[in-house]
Amino acid sequence: MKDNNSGKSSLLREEKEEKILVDPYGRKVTGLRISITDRCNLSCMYCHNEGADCCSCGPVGHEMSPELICGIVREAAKFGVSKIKFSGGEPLFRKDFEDILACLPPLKEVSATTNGIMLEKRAKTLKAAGLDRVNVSLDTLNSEKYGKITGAPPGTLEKVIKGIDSAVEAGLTPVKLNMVLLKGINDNEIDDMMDFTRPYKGKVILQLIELMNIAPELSKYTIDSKALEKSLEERASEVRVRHLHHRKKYIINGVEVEFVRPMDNSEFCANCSRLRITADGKLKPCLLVHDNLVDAREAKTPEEIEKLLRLAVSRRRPYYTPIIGIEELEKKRRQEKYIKRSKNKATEK
Ligand SMILES: Nc1nc2c(ncn2[C@@H]2O[C@H](COP(=O)(O)OP(=O)(O)OP(=O)(O)O)[C@@H](O)[C@H]2O)c(=O)[nH]1
Ligand code: SF4
Ligand code: SF4
Repeated sequence: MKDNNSGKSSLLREEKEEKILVDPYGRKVTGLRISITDRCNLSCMYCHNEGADCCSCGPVGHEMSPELICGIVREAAKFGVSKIKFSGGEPLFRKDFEDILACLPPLKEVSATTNGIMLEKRAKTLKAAGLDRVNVSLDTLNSEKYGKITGAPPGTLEKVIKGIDSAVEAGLTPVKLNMVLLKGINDNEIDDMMDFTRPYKGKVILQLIELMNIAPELSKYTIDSKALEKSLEERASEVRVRHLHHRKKYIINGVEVEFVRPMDNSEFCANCSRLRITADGKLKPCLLVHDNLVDAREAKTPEEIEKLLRLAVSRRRPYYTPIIGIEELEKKRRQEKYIKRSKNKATEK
């Protein structure tokens, strides 16, 4: 009787465990970050193309069909994936973005990251089609600097600000303003950005982003993240920690400020819960790793998609890991020696 019961409960546990995607490092995958196009109308100096390893070919208009995108999301949702982030390039280049949104299964949250240029006209239709919120890139409030950072023509910054207002009006909230910090260019504008954010009364969040050092010529723009973190902490009336990447959120004079600090940050990677999908339909286990992608374009059935999702998840590993200290290394060596000796003794017997 007892045996039967314990067998039953372990099966139930197995069933439960099968319903989630967990990588070999115990990190649950609860979100997908899907690039729906590699086209963009800006050329930001820090752009990492969502980790697409296309430096040789450049963005060439790779795009998946709405059917493939929704097929992958539907399958992933069966395994507990509940948050979808659409990105690009610039996702609003897709005229059928609303169709993509409309064919998604029920989810906890659907968001998009956009440069905001085309947002004014689309905010309402995107909301109606099922988009919950947007992140808008806004590194500076100075038109000249905006042009320098993004390569945009004069007048673009004004369009982006109109786009932010329309997103707030349409209820695509909270709108997050993505500010990539660049030493000597915009790192003195954090307070101005907080002042810009405050009147939206919680409907807009300021998201400070550490520059990803993807090219040697960018290293001179890297800010001192630890010093910034310390000063944010000192100024905050409240500090919260998000589950995703263990990102910190600071409440400063009524403004919510989130700090995205991925570089050399093992805690960030240890709490990474998203699998990426590139514009050309490849499942990408990590933003910074380019040789372990899984091609999802050939998948014809839900079973095939499931198999590929499981394969991609099995290839996930944290990019930054804690450095093992000498003492720990010594301990590990001693343990390995002990195990080897015990094994030898056992075979001698
Ligand atoms: N290394 C690394 N950087 C990331 C990751 N996710 C986001 N980032 C960085 O954060 C930037 C902004 O991300 P967004 O596209 O706005 O989305 P998000 O802030 O990650 O997501 P939400 O807070 O849920 O809206 C990206 O361009 C990256 O520079 C990640 O998983 N790994
Ligand atoms: S808007 Fe985004 S995708 Fe376009 S160039 Fe800038 S960072 Fe890259
Ligand atoms: S493992 Fe780290 S670097 Fe890779 S995607 Fe996750 S958070 Fe980014």
